[in-house]
Amino acid sequence: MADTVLIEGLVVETVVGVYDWEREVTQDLVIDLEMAWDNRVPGRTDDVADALDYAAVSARVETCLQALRPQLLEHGAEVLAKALQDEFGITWLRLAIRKPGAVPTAQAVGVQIERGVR
Ligand SMILES: Nc1nc2c(c(=O)[nH]1)N=C([C@H](O)[C@@H](O)CO)CN2
Repeated sequence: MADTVLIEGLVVETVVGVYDWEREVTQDLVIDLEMAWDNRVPGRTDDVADALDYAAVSARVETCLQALRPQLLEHGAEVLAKALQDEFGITWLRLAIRKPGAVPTAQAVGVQIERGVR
């Protein structure tokens, strides 16, 4: 199954980072998600109950990262991927978390993981 549902450029403001000063402020993270889903069913029924609801997933991404307040992007990615797979029944996903401004000479830095079987 090659179908996916996409979320690109989702901005989440949270406490994140390894340095002391970073625990005192919020910073923006930018999330990209590609999630396997059989879109033939909602394509036929036109019913959001059959779809992977990108609005619901986006809301969960925000609550997860705001509650977690990770030090490392790697930890944020791992915990978020597991929560989304468990709660939405997503068999495979590719998740990127970027931290714009963390390295001033780079547009963004970040991590990308893939979890599950397509
Ligand atoms: N691989 C990683 N390297 C670094 C991270 C990270 O989350 N993963 N974080 C930092 C600091 O928090 C940095 O972003 C502050 O500017 C450094 N390296």
